[in-house]
Amino acid sequence: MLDVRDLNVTIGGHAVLKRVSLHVDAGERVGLIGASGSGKSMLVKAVTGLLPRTARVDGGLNIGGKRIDTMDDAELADLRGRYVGLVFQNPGAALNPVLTVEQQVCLPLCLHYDLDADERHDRAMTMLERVGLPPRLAGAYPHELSGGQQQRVGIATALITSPRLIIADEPTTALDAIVQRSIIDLLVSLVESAGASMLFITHDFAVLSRATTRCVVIDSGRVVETGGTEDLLRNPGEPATCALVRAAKLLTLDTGVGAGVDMDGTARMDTNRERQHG
Ligand SMILES: Nc1ncnc2c1ncn2[C@@H]1O[C@H](COP(=O)(O)OP(=O)(O)OP(=O)(O)O)[C@@H](O)[C@H]1O
Repeated sequence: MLDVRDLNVTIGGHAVLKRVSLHVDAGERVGLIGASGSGKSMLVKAVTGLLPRTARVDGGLNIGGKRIDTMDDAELADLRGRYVGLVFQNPGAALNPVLTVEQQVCLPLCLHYDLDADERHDRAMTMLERVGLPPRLAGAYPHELSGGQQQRVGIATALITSPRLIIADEPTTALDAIVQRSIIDLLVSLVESAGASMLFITHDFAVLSRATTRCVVIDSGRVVETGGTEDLLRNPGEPATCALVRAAKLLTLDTGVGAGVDMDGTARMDTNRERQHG
């Protein structure tokens, strides 16, 4: 579904991704976790063809068996519109302020499919129902919605074309804890019922454990650890993973979270887990 091999990205002489490899198989939900500035957004931009034109890129980048690095702008736009659904961090900024909810959700259909207005309307209303928005909000503008409702519109817009891969880039960071939970659960259930795959980007292990089964830890542009999400959460190995687990532990006050890491971020001994070091 998504295959990144030995990816190097350099911008203005600064290496922002260094030999990054990760894959997301069909039907899999994988997390990419790292602290601020570790390179998460750069990876999302690389796999969606949105890097600055000055970026130097080498390595393998495949989605659905197709190489991304050789695609022209039209092919990339088509890939993003049909095959990949993108959910962004700040729905208030990601939504177009002058489009109604229905117009917003219909946009990918207008751009990438030849459907008549009735069919687009029917699909949009079905999608709104699936993301838990009442039909009366179809004519509302983004500023008339709560943050959680705005992100539901973002998810509906990302999923309206039935993409095979969802890339969710910190989709709940701007939301409060209770809304975060319902948005994650909604995304997971929609991705599962569609049989799609998901790459979920976050800096928060507590969020990741709800959304994914496997994860990749990135630090200073390098993959430093990969493994089962619950496994890494309980028994982190690398210092960068320990720091992220410790942060989740401090925030959630959940005694089950981060049981394998002391409050100073030191990992406890664990020999039962396979780790891959990058
Ligand atoms: N346009 C750019 N030109 C050059 N360097 C950049 C550019 N955008 C980001 N960077 C650098 O690339 C590195 C990775 O940044 P990136 O935005 O991918 O981090 P991130 O993990 O997504 O952080 P955050 O969680 O804060 O969004 C950082 O060192 C950043 O300064």
